[in-house]
Amino acid sequence: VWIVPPMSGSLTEVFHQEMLLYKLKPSYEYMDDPWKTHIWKKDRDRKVSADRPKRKFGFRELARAVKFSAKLMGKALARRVKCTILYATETGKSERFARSLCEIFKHAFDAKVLNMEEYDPIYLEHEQLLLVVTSTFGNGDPPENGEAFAKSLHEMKTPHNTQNGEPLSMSYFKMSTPSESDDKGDTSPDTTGNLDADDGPLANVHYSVFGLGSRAYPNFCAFAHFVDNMINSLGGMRINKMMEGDELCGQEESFRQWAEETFKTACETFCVGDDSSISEATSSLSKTDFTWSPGKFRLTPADKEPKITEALSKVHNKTVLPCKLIERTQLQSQNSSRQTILIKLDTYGASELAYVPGDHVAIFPKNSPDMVESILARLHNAPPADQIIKTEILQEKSTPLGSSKIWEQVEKIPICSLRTAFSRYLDITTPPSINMLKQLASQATWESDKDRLENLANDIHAYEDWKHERNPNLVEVFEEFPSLRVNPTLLMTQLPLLQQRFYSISSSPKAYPGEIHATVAVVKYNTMGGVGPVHEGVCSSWLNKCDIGETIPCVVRMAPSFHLPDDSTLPVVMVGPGTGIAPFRSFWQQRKIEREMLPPPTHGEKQGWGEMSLYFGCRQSTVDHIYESELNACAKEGVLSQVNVALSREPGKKKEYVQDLLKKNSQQIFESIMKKGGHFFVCGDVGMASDVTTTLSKIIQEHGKMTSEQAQSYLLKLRESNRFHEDIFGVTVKAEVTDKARDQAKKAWKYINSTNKSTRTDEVVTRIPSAEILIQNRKRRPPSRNRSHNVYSEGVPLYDSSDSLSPEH
Ligand SMILES: Cc1cc2nc3c(=O)[nH]c(=O)nc-3n(C[C@H](O)[C@H](O)[C@H](O)COP(=O)(O)O)c2cc1C
Repeated sequence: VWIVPPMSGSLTEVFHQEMLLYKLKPSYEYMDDPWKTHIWKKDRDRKVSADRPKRKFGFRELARAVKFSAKLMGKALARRVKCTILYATETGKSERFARSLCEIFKHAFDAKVLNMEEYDPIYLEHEQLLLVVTSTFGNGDPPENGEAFAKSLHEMKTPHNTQNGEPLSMSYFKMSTPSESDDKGDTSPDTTGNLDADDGPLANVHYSVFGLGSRAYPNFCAFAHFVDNMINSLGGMRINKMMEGDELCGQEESFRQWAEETFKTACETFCVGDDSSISEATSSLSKTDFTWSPGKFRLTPADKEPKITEALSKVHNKTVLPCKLIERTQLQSQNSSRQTILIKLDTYGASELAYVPGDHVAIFPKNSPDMVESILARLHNAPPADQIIKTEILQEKSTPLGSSKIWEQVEKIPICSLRTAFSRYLDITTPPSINMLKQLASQATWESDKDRLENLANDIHAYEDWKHERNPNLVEVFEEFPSLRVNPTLLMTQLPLLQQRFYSISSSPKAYPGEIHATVAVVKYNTMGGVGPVHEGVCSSWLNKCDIGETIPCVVRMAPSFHLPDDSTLPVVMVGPGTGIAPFRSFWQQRKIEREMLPPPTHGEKQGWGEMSLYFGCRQSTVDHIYESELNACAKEGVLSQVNVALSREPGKKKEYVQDLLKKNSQQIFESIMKKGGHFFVCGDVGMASDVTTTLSKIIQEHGKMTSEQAQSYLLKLRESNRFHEDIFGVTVKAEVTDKARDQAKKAWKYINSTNKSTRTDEVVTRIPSAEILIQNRKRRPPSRNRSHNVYSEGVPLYDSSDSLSPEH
């Protein structure tokens, strides 16, 4: 090639550069559009003369080609292996995980996600690939929407052992769940499956289970283990070992790991997908459809917003009804450093809010207005805070004729103002997730803020430590990173939903028709082991401050395993320190009104009302002995045969806890429960419940002349026959226990990571004891103020009321 200056070629110097053109073969070439050049079979034999004009393709031909390829695609998709993903959740995390899992599996399978409640177990036998993602609640129980599925599995396993429509004892979850993973320390994927797979109704089902839970609970991931064991014993073939995700440490990371492994093994098992599709699929874990990016979401003005209860019903997929706050009473003395309130709600006679003593009420709270204001102040390019808006997503819709982009409403957030969204629908108090931090990094204008946010988001250990130490809410994150100015659509679409808080109902429907009472401890604590900023419980502080007459959105949740026995001649022992007394108020009110209205019961040879004895615990008789006058009146009338109060900080008296009183009255308890076939109820935090169970086991050993193993199996039988009832609150144990549990969780998680990824860790890993052992082994420290607090978690401390339940009464 000669390069000649453009002007005066003869006067100026001439430059030239030789160039060579190589054409390397084989090579990829652009192809002519096939619909323009393709010759249909029938035309092939015809001689196409060179001078014949090129055939033009009209709409008919194009449509034919599109139809043909759509049919081919349809056939290919129909041949895909079906994959059913079932989830059960209480606060929504398992559902989120299940949906991300579906995004991965869609790359090679015909995957769909279903809530366990919507799934008909009749189809189980016909599943090819079944994946289960579930949390555990209560004390080793399934989430509410997993209960029916659990029963179906149990019935499949032991068809003759169901109790004619009677609720089955939930204890079988615990019994069938020897937390194997803790014992073996073996975390490698189990692809061996079930060796007895040939016999069993689920012999053709390949499956794997992921459990969400918290190591701070004795029955860690018990329900997930139950599902895993049940499917396995019904013949199911495990394609990957069940994995646990601990909310105290690395839950998301564990899920990612399990999801990747499970996808790989599933592809191998069914001979689908290749390496590139596997890596493409797993990378979709971090960018699901609803991940935020600028321009993907928008806020548009809207006319009318739905009522809060209607919107909440839609968002949470349950019927949320309005109640009215009619009364609030402070139950502790004015000198107390803590507050417990009794709230009375008017249900407007709604039949959906009918309940039985022992049931729970779920309250949908409102965030603190000050926090909402601070968040609104940090939004960038936001519409006015009170303007009604609709949140929309730009969705790519593919049709047989191609794809097009349209704006669709994001169903997660109802039409409302930004202020309402942050007050009523979005969770602004739970520490942001790793993904959220990544996205927030893009909104920081200072490099230093951006770098730190990215570092936190990329270093899982630094993130976990930061989250655990500060438990930061969104406002504190904004304070820590002052340059953050956030696009409102990022928060609207990425923040988790504000969840309901459950309280044990404290009234009898017979004594107070049309009313629901709840006993609520007002949660307030300092983060960072007592030296950080004050955090308040969302629901309890709202209930403590809102006006009388305010609408409180509610749902009643049945707790069939915590109901009084049908046979009222049987003795009942109730143990409930602090706000653990809540459900027992509904019991004594019910008994009082029944005694007034009904003749004394008879059951076989037994006659008369069974004894009801209460074990209550608090700090000081003059400070936090809640419901004292009501209890005294009931004792006087004979409604309660005994009221035993343990005082842990009474001046001039030895510390006493409910367990000590149980020991003192051990002979009597043995008579009531073992001899007379009575029922034992415990309500309170997990640490106390665990101590009480140990005490009861010792009483059985001592008075029943049994070995420790015999006493344990007797306790199991009590649970089985629905005579040992527990209503366990969210983790509220002292910081020391939570810290210990978390340290163990951290070790477990590091260990799992190290074995799976074959990386060396310098940390000496000890075998992980279960939380129960941790709790049993803990040494009581001298009481320290402000140290008890709710569990740190990405999830919510569901029971706001738990603060006062620490064993430090
Ligand atoms: C009241 C309450 C009880 C709980 N009980 C248990 C339990 O017994 N075992 C366990 O492993 N986790 C327990 N957890 C922890 C939850 O399983 C954990 O928060 C999980 O991440 C929630 O997932 P979800 O949003 O899908 O329901 C409990 C949490 C709360 C608030």
